[in-house]
Amino acid sequence: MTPLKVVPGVLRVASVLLAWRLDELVDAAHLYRPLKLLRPLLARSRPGARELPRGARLAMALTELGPIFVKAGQVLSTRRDLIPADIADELAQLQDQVPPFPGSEARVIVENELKARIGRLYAQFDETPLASASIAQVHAATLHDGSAVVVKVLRPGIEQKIARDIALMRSLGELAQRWHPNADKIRPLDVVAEVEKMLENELDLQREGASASLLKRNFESGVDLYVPAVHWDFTSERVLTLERVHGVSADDIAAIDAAGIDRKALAAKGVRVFYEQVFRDNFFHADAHPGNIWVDLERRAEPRFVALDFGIMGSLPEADQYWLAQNFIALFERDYARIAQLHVAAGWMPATVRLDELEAAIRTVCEPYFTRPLSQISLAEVVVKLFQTARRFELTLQPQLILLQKTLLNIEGVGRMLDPDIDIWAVAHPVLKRILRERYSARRTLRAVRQRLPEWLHAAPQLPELVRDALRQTASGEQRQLADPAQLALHAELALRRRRALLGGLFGTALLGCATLLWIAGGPAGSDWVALGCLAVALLAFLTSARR
Ligand SMILES: Nc1ncnc2c1ncn2[C@@H]1O[C@H](COP(=O)(O)OP(=O)(O)OP(=O)(O)O)[C@@H](O)[C@H]1O
Repeated sequence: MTPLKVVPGVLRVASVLLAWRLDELVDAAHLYRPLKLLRPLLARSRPGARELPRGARLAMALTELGPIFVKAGQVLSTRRDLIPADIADELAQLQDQVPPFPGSEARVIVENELKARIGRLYAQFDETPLASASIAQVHAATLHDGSAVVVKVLRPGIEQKIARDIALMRSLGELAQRWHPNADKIRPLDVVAEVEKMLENELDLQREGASASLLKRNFESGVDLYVPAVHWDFTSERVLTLERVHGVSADDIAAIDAAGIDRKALAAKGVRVFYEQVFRDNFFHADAHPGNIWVDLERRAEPRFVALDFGIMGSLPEADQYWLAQNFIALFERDYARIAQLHVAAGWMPATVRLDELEAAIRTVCEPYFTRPLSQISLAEVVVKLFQTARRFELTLQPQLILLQKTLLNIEGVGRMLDPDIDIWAVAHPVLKRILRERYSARRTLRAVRQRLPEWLHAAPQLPELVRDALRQTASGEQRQLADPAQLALHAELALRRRRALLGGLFGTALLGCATLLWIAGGPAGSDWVALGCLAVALLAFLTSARR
């Protein structure tokens, strides 16, 4: 957007902020200060603004600015490592407040997208929406085979609206980045990029359908978590047809009690389902507020959750997932030294960080929590504090970790609502240990080795050439860099050791391959012992080369 084009938008935002008495925000960005001169021209402050706390005033201002700003507020509410808790709490309550669009328009969009008349697609299509939000609205329908479904339809013109508001937000972000005294900490442009990414994902309903399908496969039995099926023949980028499910919002305690469901068991199940999504499947629902997590009232004896809205899903890079799980275990065991080591080993912190200082900082954050009864400890709160500490040590938080932190807060919130006495630690610790035991078991590792074996065998004949080329490159690079004879001698010695270490490693790998082959293929009596022998020599070779 050209600078001139954004002026009206910037003025509108500034005047709404001023009307909600958010002068401190306007002050903070020096450039806006002259805009305070506008105050006499503005209508007076919004009624009641003075009495509201600052978080509530900001939430009201964002609501007035429109749904895309509301989304931005929701994203900001998850950055508890950046913004004060009182503001985060208020922003987390933000809800879309947009009127529904006419059902006849929804019908036209469906017909255009699915290239057929509505009557051919559905036996019945209810033009009165079931629910309406800022990006899409949901209509009830019935397929010709009699299945009850819901049809989610994107709002008309939503893409353009989002593009316009995001451009405005980016301009505001650039101003804030330049002028806000805490710009380095808050990194407003990163927040805008995060909002943009989130909206981009929510704009593709085909992607949402694919996420629902994957989650359904991960919880195939549907005993603990039920996920509606996707009707792919009636789905496109702008229309999603899902099996219609029934239940009540997870915070509808009265209805859950009236159905005679054991809330304690349900709460523990919720925590378990969350850990399974994060650490077993590495694919988790990242918008798990009670409105999107329903409880199936039909299942009294074996209560289960029903998931809705798959627009925001999270998954961690595999290595982060492993490190995070280890961090959680260390946290459960109050092993702060290990948490500090894990942060460095995971590459989340520079290796130059002083481990003792990091350990002390982590202890300072966590120890006060352990003076409370276990049932009152919030794991989510501890994680938020840990992230805040980590920022002091220059940890750059990956967006996926932020999603995880948000989900943790949501799940804990739902858990505590269902069972105020829930001891999150007692429930979570054994679940996490079991998942990790299964995930990193010898059998799973062997299965992974077996899967990759053909790939390794295929590459094996090229190995000698690759090693020779690598060694040549290292040697010639070093020779070019060194002129001093003493240094040259030292490097020759180092190169020799490195070469021996590499050869040791190769020898070990070859023996490991033989052992695996013997193990998998089986063979004459005694071949198990030969495999074991190969394994022992391979380990010896690895150890020797590691020492070198
Ligand atoms: N499969 C379904 N079966 C029954 N009702 C559904 C189903 N999917 C969605 N709904 C209804 O539509 C509402 C909105 O759905 P969903 O959350 O997917 O839309 P959304 O546009 O992402 O809304 P929001 O942004 O408010 O979460 C749900 O709260 C629920 O009432």
